[in-house]
Amino acid sequence: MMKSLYHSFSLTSRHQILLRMYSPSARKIMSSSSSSTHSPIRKTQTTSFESLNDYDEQFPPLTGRSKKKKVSPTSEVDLGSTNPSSACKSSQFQNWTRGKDALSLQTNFGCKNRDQGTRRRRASRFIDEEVNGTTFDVGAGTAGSRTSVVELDSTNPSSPSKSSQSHNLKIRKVKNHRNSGFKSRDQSPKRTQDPPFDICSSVIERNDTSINDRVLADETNGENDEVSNKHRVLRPGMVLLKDFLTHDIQVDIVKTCRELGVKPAGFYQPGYRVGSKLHLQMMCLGRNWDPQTKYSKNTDIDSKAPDIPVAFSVLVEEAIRKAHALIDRESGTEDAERILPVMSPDICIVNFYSESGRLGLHQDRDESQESIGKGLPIVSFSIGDSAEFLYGEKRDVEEAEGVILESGDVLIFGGESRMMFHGVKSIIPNSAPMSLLNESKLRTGRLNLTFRHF
Ligand SMILES: O=C(O)CCC(=O)C(=O)O
Ligand SMILES: [Fe+2]
Repeated sequence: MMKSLYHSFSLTSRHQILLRMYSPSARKIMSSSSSSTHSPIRKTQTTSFESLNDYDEQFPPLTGRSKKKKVSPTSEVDLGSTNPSSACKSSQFQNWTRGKDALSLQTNFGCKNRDQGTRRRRASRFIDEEVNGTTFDVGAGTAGSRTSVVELDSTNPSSPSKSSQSHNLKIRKVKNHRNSGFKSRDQSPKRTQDPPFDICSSVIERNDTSINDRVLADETNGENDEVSNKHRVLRPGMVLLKDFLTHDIQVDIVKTCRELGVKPAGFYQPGYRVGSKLHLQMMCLGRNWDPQTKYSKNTDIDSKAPDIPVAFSVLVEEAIRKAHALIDRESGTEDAERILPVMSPDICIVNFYSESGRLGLHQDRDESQESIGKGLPIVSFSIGDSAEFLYGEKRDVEEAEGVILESGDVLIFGGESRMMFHGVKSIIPNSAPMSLLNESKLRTGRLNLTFRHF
């Protein structure tokens, strides 16, 4: 899907002060990041666990209310400026992270406190993330076993909470492991989570009407010919279709993703061999992708991703047609396909963000050169809680534009916007339509599907 910049993101001064306080080794990162420029594409660096990975978020977690940033359409959203004095209450954690190993420990494993949705958790997460700028939360997770790396991190809210005693034991284990200089040939971060993450909170029945029926019915009922005034061209090649996915279709998408997602090839928390994990759960359709191996691990029959459901592809093509109608209407020409090429998806990356989920600014640039060269669009469906989505020319949060993606929205970016930096700064709690949650049983959080053509 995407590679992005490793060292070229900018640390805020607050990040830098905290980094300096907590880890001598962090200074290396600070100096390299402050001297770097925002050139569009840089070589990836994966050898050092001190380096920052693709998708590491540049955003402080959402706790404070001091800084506002313009977002469109009209809503103003807190961009998560935080109060350091409200930071981590866990002395246990601080003891473990104040030492000189702090940064390496944190980048090597993460624990997440899964008492969802509480202010306390958000406050305690502040220092954790400020320390290394990547990912680290205190709390319990599922101890992974399929790979040789001891995995303590899980964004699986269903993971049971463990006592602080057991955190300590696990942390020691990882510390020893790291200090032993152990190196495994297979440190694939994939599938350390067993069983797969369930995006729904209880088992759901499928309706009589399948998503195929609904999509076809919508296609033939004529209402798709109109271009809603809510839809917007955000930049050349970038279109936001508000409310494009009806309630029923959203429910069906959730159910379909849930069914696929609890199977062995389903949702897991992706990450790097050495380093941080993404703050989301992910499943691939059509073709596998992960942040470490990109699209390269697709030969193994066991790891074959499920096919993209036909109804999903129909929706994508319909969304692009709608975007064309909007572009033509706004430009007064019939040039839309040149500005936003048509695309038939063969990959879908499904992300589930819990309330604390996020995704750093990145480019989607692991698809083929041909696909990227033609500007074949990324088509993104949002379902569940709203997201504060940032986008811009550079991997720079300060300069990025923001837009709120709500349940049912479809965002398309192709043509000259194809290589735009983008990311999810935060999930807006309790913003999902209640009817969707009731009917689909989707967990608190946001489901996102990004369709691409390899
Ligand atoms: O969740 C989103 O809106 C964006 C996801 C994304 O950028 C990706 O999966 O590459
Ligand atoms: Fe992306």
